[in-house]
Amino acid sequence: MKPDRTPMQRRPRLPPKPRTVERKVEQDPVEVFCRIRPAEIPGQEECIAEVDSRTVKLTPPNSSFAYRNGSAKEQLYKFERVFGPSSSQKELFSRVAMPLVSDLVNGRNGLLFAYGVTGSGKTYTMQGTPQDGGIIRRTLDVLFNSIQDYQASRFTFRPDGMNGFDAQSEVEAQNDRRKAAATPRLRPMAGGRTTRGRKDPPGSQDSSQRIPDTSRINSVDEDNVYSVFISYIEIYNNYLYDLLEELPETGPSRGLQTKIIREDAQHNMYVHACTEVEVKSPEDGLEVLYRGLKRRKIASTRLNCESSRSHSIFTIRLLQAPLDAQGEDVVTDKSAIVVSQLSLVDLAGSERNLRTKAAGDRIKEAGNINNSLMNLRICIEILRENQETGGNKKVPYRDSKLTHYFKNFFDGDGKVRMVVCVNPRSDDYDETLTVMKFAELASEVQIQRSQPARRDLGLPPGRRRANQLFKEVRKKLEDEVEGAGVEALEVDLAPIYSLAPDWPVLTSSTPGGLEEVISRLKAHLRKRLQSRERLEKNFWGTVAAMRSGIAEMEKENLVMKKELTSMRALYSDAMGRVRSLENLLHNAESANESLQRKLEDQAFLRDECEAVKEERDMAKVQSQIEKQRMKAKLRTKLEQEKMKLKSTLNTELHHQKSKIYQSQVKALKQALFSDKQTVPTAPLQPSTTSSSDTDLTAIPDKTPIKASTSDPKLNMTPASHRTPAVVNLRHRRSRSQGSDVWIDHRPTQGEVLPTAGGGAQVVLRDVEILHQRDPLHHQSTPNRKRSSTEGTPLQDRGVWGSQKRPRV
Ligand SMILES: Nc1ncnc2c1ncn2[C@@H]1O[C@H](COP(=O)(O)OP(=O)(O)OP(=O)(O)O)[C@@H](O)[C@H]1O
Repeated sequence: MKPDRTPMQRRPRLPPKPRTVERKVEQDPVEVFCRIRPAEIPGQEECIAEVDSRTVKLTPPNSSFAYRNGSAKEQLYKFERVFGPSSSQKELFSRVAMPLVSDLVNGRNGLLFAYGVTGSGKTYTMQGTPQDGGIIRRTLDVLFNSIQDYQASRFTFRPDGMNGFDAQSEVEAQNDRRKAAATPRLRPMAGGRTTRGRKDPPGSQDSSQRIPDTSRINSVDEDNVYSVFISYIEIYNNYLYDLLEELPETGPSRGLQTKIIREDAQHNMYVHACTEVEVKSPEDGLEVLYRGLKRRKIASTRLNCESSRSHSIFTIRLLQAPLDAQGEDVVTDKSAIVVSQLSLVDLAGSERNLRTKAAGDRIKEAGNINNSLMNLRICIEILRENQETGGNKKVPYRDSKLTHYFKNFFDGDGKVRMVVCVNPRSDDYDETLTVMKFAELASEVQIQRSQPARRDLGLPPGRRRANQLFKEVRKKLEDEVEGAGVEALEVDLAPIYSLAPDWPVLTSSTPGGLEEVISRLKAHLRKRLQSRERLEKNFWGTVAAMRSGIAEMEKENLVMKKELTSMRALYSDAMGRVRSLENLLHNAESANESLQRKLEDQAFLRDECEAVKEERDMAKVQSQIEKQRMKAKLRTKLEQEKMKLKSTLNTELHHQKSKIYQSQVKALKQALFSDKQTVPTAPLQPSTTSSSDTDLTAIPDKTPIKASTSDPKLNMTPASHRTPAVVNLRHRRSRSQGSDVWIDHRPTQGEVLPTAGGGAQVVLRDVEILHQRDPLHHQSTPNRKRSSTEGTPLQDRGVWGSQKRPRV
């Protein structure tokens, strides 16, 4: 059976490429503002004065270092704007931060630092009080005032964990909301590290005293939806902490974990795994701020009872995505989302340990604070130098967390502003001078500004409003006309034409009389005529555009038709090829199948052969074992037979010998008793000795044989009393046992016998020669030497053999 084939997919027509707005590179200087805080003690000696709205004058006091080393002179410093001691929070916000909020709403990034000596009013400027909010509070107010009516529902946007966001449909967002409501809340307020003894930030308990900022940004795109996400980070001793990190409700608190900076796909720096809280109102935002503030590291120093010991970064990220063509749902295409951010940074104050009388942790903190501020200064300096000289010196952003995190801003990804806070008291002069120099330096740095990359999706403007109007009308119809069948009505976003407002109601009693009526009617009519002309023009313009559009479409249609015909031809061609390929495939598959079968058969045969071979090998081994066993058995049997034969022979030999011995003894006795003078010529006795391998037993008769009673040398002892002579070629003589008679040995070769092992055995005969003296003739010469020819051999004494065996 042929496999099912997926029908050829029709290529959908590609949507027209989105027209992206050209990115225009602009340059902005780092805008530096100065804020002089009011004197702490009225009438105190001051070293700084506001000359005009852009200039301050620094006068070295007598106590200053510069005064003492003779370099003291009055100096003027220029700023974008100087805010004197009497300037309000609102004033500062409107001039400094409002443009950044506007940029934020328009999709641009912004960074605002508060920089200055400890106790100079940075935190005050950034946060302010509930009654007189600082930059953060007012930013939240203005932002929500501006986007309030266009907010996306919660969970429409979700952080993707890599510094980006995903947009989801209303149904998905609803599901997430339900899940979030069912999830038990973690411990957001408690912080393991710094909350002990920390009092609640002002306004966190009682929001009734809060005076919100009522300003708003008017350039909000009504056809977008917006969402606000907040993160709050602290850089303490050059470590990053997430002040909004949620800690487990139960169990021991492990405190805040240090975070790391990462780079996203667009090379933007971000804090990895940092909490971003979605907020829907300024109150939500403030709650998040308070939550972070409770964890922020502060301490009481000699110069500030609530001195910030860390740099804090409050970041607002605004997400905007367009509504679809119906003005109803958000476009969930990730690339249509525009993310802009505004980071509000309250830097820790630079300070000298000598003045603050710091000790222990405070010294370490101060060291880290000063180091990171110094690195910020170095980076700014190198940036300026590069810009001035056109050089490319490496900017050491990575040397501190602060500059590393804001690298993108300095590299040209948003506007950078700085508020330099100064305390006019003369004690601060030396440090204020350093701050002023840094401010001057920073204001000379130019930062490239990029435009937000918005995608033009070609959607009609005003669709949200139209959708709202449509819904209102439909509701009205539903309420007023029964059975109007409005459910099926769909919003039509075609433009609504109108000649002018309704005719004015004019009567003859109108003040001014008939002339006035006529002139007003004329004016209205003129307006209508103008409108008509405009509409007509518009209409004909539209008609012309439509016609040219239709003509274009016709052309396109023709081209498409041609393309379709050629595509059809290509398609049928391709189908033909597909069919032939299918045939080939089918053939190949059947060939493959038969080969497979053959292969299986062969494999089966091979297995069988292997089994047979195995059996044979087994049998062979078995027979070999059997053979060896038989061999061993036969050898044993042979040995047994040999032994048996030997013992039989021995017995027989013994029997024969005793017989001979008996008869000889008998004959000898007879001879002795019959004739005492007769010397026996026959051998006196049979040899009772034997070679060691014949193992002949001794003759049991132990009666000594006496050749002559008078000559003891003639006395003969039975062979059994002698040790069997060893056939040893080295010993040619041996002494006869029990007598003083020497016997000579002469080995001679005997027979060659076949051995049981298949070899041959040479039998050597040992001839013993006994020399005797005639006792009658030799009595006078007892010491005469024996000659080799004397005497006769008594008998063969034994055999010595060698055996050759073939190797197995
Ligand atoms: N412009 C101002 N108007 C009124 N009070 C101010 C102003 N600036 C600062 N203060 C007050 O001065 C005190 C110290 O200010 P603040 O804590 O803001 O200083 P800081 O620069 O943040 O110090 P540190 O660097 O040590 O944190 C606070 O009590 C604050 O209310």
